[in-house]
Amino acid sequence: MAADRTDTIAAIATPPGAGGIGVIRLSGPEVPRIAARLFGRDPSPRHAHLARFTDAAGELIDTGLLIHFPAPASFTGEHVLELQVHGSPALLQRLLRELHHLGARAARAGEFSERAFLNGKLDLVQAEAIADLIAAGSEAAARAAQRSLQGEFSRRVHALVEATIALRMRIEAAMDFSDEAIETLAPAALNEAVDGLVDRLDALLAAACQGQRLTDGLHVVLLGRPNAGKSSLLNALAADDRAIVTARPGTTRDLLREVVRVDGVELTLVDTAGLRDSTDPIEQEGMRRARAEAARADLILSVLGEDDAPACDEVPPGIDRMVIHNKIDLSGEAPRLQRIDGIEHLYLSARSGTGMNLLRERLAARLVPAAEGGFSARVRHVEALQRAGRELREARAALAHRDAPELAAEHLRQVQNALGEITGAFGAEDLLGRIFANFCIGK
Ligand SMILES: Nc1nc2c(c(=O)[nH]1)N(C=O)[C@@H](CNc1ccc(C(=O)N[C@@H](CCC(=O)O)C(=O)O)cc1)CN2
Ligand SMILES: Nc1nc2c(ncn2[C@@H]2O[C@H](COP(=O)(O)OP(=O)(O)OP(=O)(O)O)[C@@H](O)[C@H]2O)c(=O)[nH]1
Ligand SMILES: [Mg+2]
Repeated sequence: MAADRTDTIAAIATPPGAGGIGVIRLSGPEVPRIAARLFGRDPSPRHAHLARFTDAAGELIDTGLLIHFPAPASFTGEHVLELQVHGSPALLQRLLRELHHLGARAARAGEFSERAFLNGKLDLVQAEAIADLIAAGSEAAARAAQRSLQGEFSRRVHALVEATIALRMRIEAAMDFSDEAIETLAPAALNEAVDGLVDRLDALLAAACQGQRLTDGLHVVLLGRPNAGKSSLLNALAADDRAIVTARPGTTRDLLREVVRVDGVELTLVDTAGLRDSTDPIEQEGMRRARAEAARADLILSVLGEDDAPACDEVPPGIDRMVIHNKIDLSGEAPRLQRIDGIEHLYLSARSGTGMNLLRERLAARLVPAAEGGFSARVRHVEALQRAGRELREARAALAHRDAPELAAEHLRQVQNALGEITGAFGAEDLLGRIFANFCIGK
């Protein structure tokens, strides 16, 4: 991978399709030569020049702007060239072909960001934040990605790495006085320091989980008895007639996923088959899928019809839930929110729409408080933080036994490695390959 960095890469940076302007970006050592060929002389650094782009035969392809960002003061840290022309896909392809003749090769997905990372312009979290910013499905997600891009998340990871190193140094210093190790460790102060670190790591993990949900969208599963009104609720939230609704219990069999945006946050809503005793194999399979989906939900909406009893037993433990008392139009009750044992109960009608705004507000509230000052994160980050947390607890246990300071130090080294993987300070090349391959071309 690193060997490729002597190549000069080129790609269309603007989205596919026609647009007012289309941008082609190049990066690599051949850029000064290519720029001089295109422009007829050396362009001034970081200056927008009007240029005539012609093919090998001298025929005009387009008149556009050319900007050279000399290395290392560029997005990638290499020589970068931007060509801004009319946004015609055919024209852009023709210009790109010309650039290939001049010695640039087609960039792979994420290769510009990858080079920016390899040249130390960005860490891995920031590079991923660029992709998340581009893909953000809501303003809240875009804000969170921007905060990660600005280094909010990375700074907190670094602070934990520093604290872990400091702790390890104290333990290792004590170990050097091998015989007196146990005395020198001053257990009370050390345990306090480890406890403090555990708290900080847990806080960062919680923030990263929120960030990951905001990035990926909250995964919300509708669960309940047949006829409770799950499909009606999905249709009401999607403001679209997506799911089949009938008066016959057992209408929904398959899972139906719908991405809906509620107050600026994105949710993936999943409608499921109603749960009941049934011998119908199709319905049984539907219920199996419903339960499997519920087991990996961020939030379950337990939907109750007119006289359904709350089916708490159907909700997998450890998963957030909200209880929806549907069909209040039949009983004439007022729409309202009630907290019972810390669980939100909402009274509404999917059919008439009363109380639906309250539901939207409560759904958005699940994400928005964390979004204030929150940052974007990915499953990869959450997993690394969880691993760091496990190693840190192992270190604490080793210290508690007071007979294994070198074991504690080793666990702390693993904490450091797990944290280092997040920002890319520590890690394998195949990890990089996997991360950048999911970017779009031109980024
Ligand atoms: N036309 C265009 N717009 C764009 C980009 C781009 O590449 N081209 N970007 C691409 O993602 C983003 C802007 N990101 C950029 C980040 C750094 C540098 C840059 O030249 N950095 C130098 C100089 C810094 C300075 O002068 O303050 C450096 O880091 O050394 C340029 C763009 C969004 N808009
Ligand atoms: N009066 C009233 N009827 C509703 C309301 N919501 C749903 N219904 C009716 O209840 C029946 C069942 O609604 P569905 O949305 O299909 O229920 P479901 O939970 O998806 O049912 P299954 O797919 O069978 O599990 C339909 O006749 C709906 O019109 C409501 O708020 N008020
Ligand atoms: Mg249904």
